[in-house]
Amino acid sequence: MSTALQVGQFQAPADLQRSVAEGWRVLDEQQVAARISQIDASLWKSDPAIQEKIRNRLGWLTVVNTMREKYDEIATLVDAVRKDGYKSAILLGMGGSSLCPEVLRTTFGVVPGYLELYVLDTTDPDTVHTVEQKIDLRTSLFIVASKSGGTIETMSHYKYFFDRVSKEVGADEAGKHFIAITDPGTSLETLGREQNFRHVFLNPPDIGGRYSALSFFGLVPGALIGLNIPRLLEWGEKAMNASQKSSAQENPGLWLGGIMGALYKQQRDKVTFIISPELRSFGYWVEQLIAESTGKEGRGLLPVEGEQLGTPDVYGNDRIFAYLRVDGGDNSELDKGVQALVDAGQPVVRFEIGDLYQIGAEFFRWEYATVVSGFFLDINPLDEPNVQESKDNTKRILTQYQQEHRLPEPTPVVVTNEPAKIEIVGKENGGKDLAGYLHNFLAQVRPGDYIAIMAYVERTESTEAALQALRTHLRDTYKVATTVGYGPRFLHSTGQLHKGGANNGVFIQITGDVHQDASIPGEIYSFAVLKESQALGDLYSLDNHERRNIRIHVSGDLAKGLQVVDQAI
Ligand SMILES: O=P(O)(O)OC[C@H]1O[C@H](O)[C@H](O)[C@@H](O)[C@@H]1O
Repeated sequence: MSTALQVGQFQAPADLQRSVAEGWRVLDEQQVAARISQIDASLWKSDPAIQEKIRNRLGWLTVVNTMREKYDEIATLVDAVRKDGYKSAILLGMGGSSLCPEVLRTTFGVVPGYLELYVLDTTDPDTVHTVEQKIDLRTSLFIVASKSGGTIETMSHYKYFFDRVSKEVGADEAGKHFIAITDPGTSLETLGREQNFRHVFLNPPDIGGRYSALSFFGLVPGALIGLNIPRLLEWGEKAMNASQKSSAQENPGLWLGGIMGALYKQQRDKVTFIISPELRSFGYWVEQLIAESTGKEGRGLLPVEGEQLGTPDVYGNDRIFAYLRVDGGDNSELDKGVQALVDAGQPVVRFEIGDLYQIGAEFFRWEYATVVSGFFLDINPLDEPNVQESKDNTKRILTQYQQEHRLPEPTPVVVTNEPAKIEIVGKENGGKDLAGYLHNFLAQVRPGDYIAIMAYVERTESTEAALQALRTHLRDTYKVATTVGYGPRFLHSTGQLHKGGANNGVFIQITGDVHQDASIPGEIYSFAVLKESQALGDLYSLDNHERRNIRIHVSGDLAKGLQVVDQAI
């Protein structure tokens, strides 16, 4: 545990090595590390009003220290709920308020005697029911996690489960089953006090969601599943200490940010993650971090996570690869694949992870590298200016629904009934059947583009397998990067880049049937209506930004329908 956090290993052809060396030189010359430590917002923007906002978003640089002091507050809660016989924790939150907890749960599992953790970050009603079926409300603790305190998905989940718990244990007792994590002064803080929540954690307000892993947002759920929080923070501290060094060769985040930024300038704007299975879900979190931080002003780095490693011929010249290699596991296939990429002249950064708790340092490393890359991209990596657009569209659709009691129904351009009912919504392109239409739509894909699959469906094993097969097929056919996001979760992640980044995305929205809807107490709309409003709202946003997009609606068996789509390509 005493060793310092290392920079990684960078392998690339000589010309790219030279670009990166020049990037590191600029970082040195501009004293970027020292200026980050001094919270010098002029690194990113010259407008004083924007600088003020940036200064109020860098609290994560020292949050490790703050959290060490607050550790008792977390430990007290965990002891109390264990003593009271609680068995499950259900995290209600989106984006930066949910992804780190999900990564921690997936990576570490649950220590015996601690609480099982479920992360609910979708408005898909079938998923809400699935989670509800897995838990016993009487021994469940709900974590309402929202920095702003007003996120529609999170508050809808809260309304749903507060009602359920009240019916189960009585309205007076319900508050004991809830805690909140939020900023001071939000409506959620007020609600938590009014409803007698068991506890309200007030997070330092100068930390944005995607930079909040090492704050209450990540640590409270982590502690509930039994993680050794001091050990996680110790790793975070190593990365924080290393970030004080001025030279890229000694400062792991600066080193990495220099590579990402310099290679962006060489048209390598897609950071493709290759991760050992033990740490595989880290991609969920880092995807939001990179996409929301850099995807704006017509620029951006596309994080590509969860894409199957391919042979060199399926990749273009638009990527860099990041290999997170966990020592001790079987990495032989990944090692071989990565070596083939290096041999083919692809740039690869590689990190050795000897201890899974090093994830505490990885959160910091990637946060730091992301803001450094923002310096090269000349953007503000601490805001998310285009996320609001889809939210506004959703709101408009919901208002219309409240007045007319029905949702807009886009007219399909293609309908197929055999062997599955599939409808496509999009612009006429001359294609008359599924295969013809998809062929013409995908004929627009150019080198350097990416294809984003955005699925507003329940995430099940069979759906996941079908989406992955579709994605791999698309990548191998069109030789472009692919992403898969579940809606509305990705709206709080890659959604920013889709609309704010370069116009190099080709978007495929997938929708399916809802099996069992769920009402939201106090609202006229249900979860199914909310989800559909979000899906439509996002399509309108993509249209407004003139992004190439279609919707594919599959009726009936989703996995089977996706196979039919796959075969049509
Ligand atoms: O934590 P909350 O305020 O509920 O926000 C949750 C998420 O919502 C927004 O969409 C932002 O774009 C994300 O960065 C944020 O993490």
